[in-house]
Amino acid sequence: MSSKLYENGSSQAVALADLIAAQVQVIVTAYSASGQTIPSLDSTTAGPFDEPANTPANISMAIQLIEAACAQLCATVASPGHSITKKTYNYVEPACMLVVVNAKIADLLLGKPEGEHVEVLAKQAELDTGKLGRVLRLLATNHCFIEVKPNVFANNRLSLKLVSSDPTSAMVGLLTDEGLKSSAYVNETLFDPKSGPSMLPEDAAFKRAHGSPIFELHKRPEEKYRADRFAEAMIGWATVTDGNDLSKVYPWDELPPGTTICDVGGNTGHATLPLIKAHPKLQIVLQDLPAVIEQAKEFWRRENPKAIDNQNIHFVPVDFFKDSLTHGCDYYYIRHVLHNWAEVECIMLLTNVRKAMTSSSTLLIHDMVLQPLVRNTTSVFDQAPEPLLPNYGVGRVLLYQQDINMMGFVNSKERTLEEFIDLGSQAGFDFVKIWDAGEANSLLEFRAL
Ligand SMILES: C[S@@+](CC[C@H](N)C(=O)[O-])C[C@H]1O[C@@H](n2cnc3c(N)ncnc32)[C@H](O)[C@@H]1O
Repeated sequence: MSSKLYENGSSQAVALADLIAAQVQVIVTAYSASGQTIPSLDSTTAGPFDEPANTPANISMAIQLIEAACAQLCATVASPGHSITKKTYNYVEPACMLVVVNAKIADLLLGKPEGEHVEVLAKQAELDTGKLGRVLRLLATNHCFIEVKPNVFANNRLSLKLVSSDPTSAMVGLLTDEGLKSSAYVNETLFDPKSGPSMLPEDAAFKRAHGSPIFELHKRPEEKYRADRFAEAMIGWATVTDGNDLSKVYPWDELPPGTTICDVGGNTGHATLPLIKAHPKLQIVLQDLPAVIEQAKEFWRRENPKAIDNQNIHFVPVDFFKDSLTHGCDYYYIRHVLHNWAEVECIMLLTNVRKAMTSSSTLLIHDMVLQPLVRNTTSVFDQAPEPLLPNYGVGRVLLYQQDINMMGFVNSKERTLEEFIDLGSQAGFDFVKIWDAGEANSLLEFRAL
């Protein structure tokens, strides 16, 4: 619905353009204050604020406002048919990204600022020259890679994220391969009378696309690369969405030495690793399935062997539905796990956590929390200024994209605050507080009832 403050599209468009100009100035000023300028898109050297974890809050906010306002301005001024057609064609970009990730084009262009002819790239990647050129041109038109001379391509700021040593490229691989294919079957899955209303992972679109549910597929020896890519993709996702910022989100400094945090379904423990680096007096108990715990040991040996030597990290394999979790930890931390499961399993898992807790333990759920699209004067969420949508629209669209992605992968979902509070209360928890944890995350604090 149109804002009452802005009566028509013209006043909205002008307000959006003003907002964009003002927020660009915020970013320029923040860079100047650190003696820098915004890196040009063609640059291949890291900028000071490339990692969300290092980005000042005012820059993150300005970026969200600019993204929201640019998208809303384009949708306001362009013809509806044009906007809808562009949205419809969005699928071709991830299809092209998967080709360049699998062909390791960004790796082939490393150290070549002058670029490389597409013929050379195609030969190295064993692809057809003409088709690879068209793929790269589509991506370069969307600011990933640059065409420095006709048919000569080079890396830029965005394509460097596709280099295979950057865990972001594993995330891109996972989403543009398993994610894109699953999404293509969401329509058939929703209209099918059996799978449409089902919340079972085996009824998800993923199975129609790949023949079996995701974790069954990943267990097959010949598909090991998918399991490895998934673990790496979790790290990539955490890096790009500020998930590693846990150390700054909660007042860990105020806790006594030896405070124990059980990272439930923590995968390799990549979310709690920076926490221990920042607060070495804390103790982590990492719990995940046995095979994952073995991967986690390797990860910590590589990334923080001191934490193993100092016994800051304990590796405890578990099936969190069947086994008891480590008893009596001060905190139970569950990050990006509940979004994999339907209500029944979430309540089963949370009830298991509740049983392991003492009366002084705290539950922290670190997850995406969907924000309402309707403006509300009593909202606990920070709402974007008018004429933007209160949930920051495209500035925070990642939350809603991830919600549909979870539907496609495992028939699960991202949740609203009310849904999390309801899950908690069904498992014996009282909601205490929501902590802002970055662009796409919130930290929800609960205590046992
Ligand atoms: C989406 S990942 C989240 C990992 C990590 N917390 C993060 O934030 O990146 C879900 C995790 O739950 C683990 N998991 C799934 N089923 C499990 C079970 N039955 N018992 C223990 N862990 C399980 C998976 O191995 C995986 O590491």
